[in-house]
Amino acid sequence: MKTEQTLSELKRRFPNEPEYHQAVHEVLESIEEVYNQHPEFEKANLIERLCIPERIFSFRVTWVDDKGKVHVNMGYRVQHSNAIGPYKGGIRFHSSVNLSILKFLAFEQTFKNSLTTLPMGGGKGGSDFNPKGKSNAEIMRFCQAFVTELWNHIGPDTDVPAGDIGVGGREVGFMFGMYKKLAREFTGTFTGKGLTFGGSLIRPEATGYGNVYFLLEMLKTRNIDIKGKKCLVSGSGNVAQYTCEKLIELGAIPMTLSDSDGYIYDPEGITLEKLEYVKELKDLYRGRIKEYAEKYNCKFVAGGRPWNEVADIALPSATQNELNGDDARALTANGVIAVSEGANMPSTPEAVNVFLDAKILYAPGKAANAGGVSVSGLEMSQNSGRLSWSIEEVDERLKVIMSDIHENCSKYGKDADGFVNYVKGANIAGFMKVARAMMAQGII
Ligand SMILES: NC(=O)C1=CN([C@@H]2O[C@H](COP(=O)(O)OP(=O)(O)OC[C@H]3O[C@@H](n4cnc5c(N)ncnc54)[C@H](OP(=O)(O)O)[C@@H]3O)[C@@H](O)[C@H]2O)C=CC1
Ligand SMILES: O=C(O)CCC(=O)C(=O)O
Repeated sequence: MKTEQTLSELKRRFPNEPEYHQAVHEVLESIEEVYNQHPEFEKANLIERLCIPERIFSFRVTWVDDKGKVHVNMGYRVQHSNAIGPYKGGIRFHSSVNLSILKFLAFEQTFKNSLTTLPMGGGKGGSDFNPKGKSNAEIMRFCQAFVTELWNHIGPDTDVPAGDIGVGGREVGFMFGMYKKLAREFTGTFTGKGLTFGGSLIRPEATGYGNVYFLLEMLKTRNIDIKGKKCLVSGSGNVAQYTCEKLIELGAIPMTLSDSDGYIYDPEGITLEKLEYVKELKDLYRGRIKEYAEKYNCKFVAGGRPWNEVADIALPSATQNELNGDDARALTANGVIAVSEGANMPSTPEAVNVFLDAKILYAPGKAANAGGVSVSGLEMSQNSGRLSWSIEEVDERLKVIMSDIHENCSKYGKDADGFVNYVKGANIAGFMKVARAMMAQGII
């Protein structure tokens, strides 16, 4: 397998899908050498079978707004790979959603889920529906219309969706409700459900907490204490909020949050009390992060991203390609010691190279943000066993999983000089498990 040749063939067959090409490129570059040590992989054309999703559903979603106007959106589910378990991955509602974005996310999810140590394949879905400014009733009708199209293709042992950007507990509840009615069964077909109907404790917290647990493992390798470290966090949704919560609990100081309008910089640090305000602002009132700056009298940079601020640690937690080469150079020039990704593919390839060249601690999303889907996996186990585990039990399992992922990435990513390239490590470790499963299951 030659990366450039494989990629150019994929680009020819699937043009105009830049995010998908970007994600595939990174993985192929990492695994090329290991892949080529296994002629049986090439004989089975593993690479093409792994890069191209097994199945993609696309459908029209028709719904009616509060004024009676009829709207049409596109809906998708990309079932990328079920080599190691049922397809598993979130649903995204955002106006930018298209097949390129969902194919990149489903591809990444396959390797991420492989890293979790749990038996889950990779998938992702979503819609170009824009939830901003919609009433609760409109969100419910949209979710119901979306699931009416999708329900027949998902199930507890087939494909288990969850949340992602624009999809949280409220939306999962509405989708699960409709699924249950259509399928006439009560099973763990969605994760991220409410606690009263099969949801797992710690699932809302898991991606943010898990990212900080991974960061702690990285810091440990250089004997660095997280206490007192200044942190830049982007986003202000689920992942950003619980990343801040865990940082504060451990004595670190988150200074920034953002949304698509800009970022706030709080020189005194975001406290637990201020974070409660953010949760209410974002999850209840669906407000803008700018309002934080007005309330706490601090800086708001319209249209900006926080990467030019001086800090020790950066945790990008908003969206893909939100941190470019210039941002990465600004961070390293300002002395950043670690970057741990809560979002999926938030750093551009140029930014990733800057971090690797600077030999800082850099964790790619597929490793660092795997805590969310891991606790989803634990929710699936609890659902199928009709069980409910305590906070302590789930949190402990999450810590063990993040530590195992760190160990596995280190094993496959350690360079001759001792530097751990977590990108290489995550990609090779994730790939090898899926590859072995595919080889064992024949040509399908
Ligand atoms: N939820 C989970 O469990 C997991 C999520 N992730 C990833 O983490 C990231 C954040 O997801 P999550 O917190 O769940 O989503 P939320 O919808 O809860 O929050 C998303 C946040 O990112 C901001 N954002 C979204 N798109 C853009 C954009 N184009 N430019 C700037 N800001 C943007 C949003 O601002 P605004 O309100 O203005 O849109 C919001 O603050 C995503 O990359 C997701 O794929 C990864 C693993 C698991
Ligand atoms: O919990 C899940 O199944 C999905 C999480 C997710 O979408 C992700 O890891 O990016």
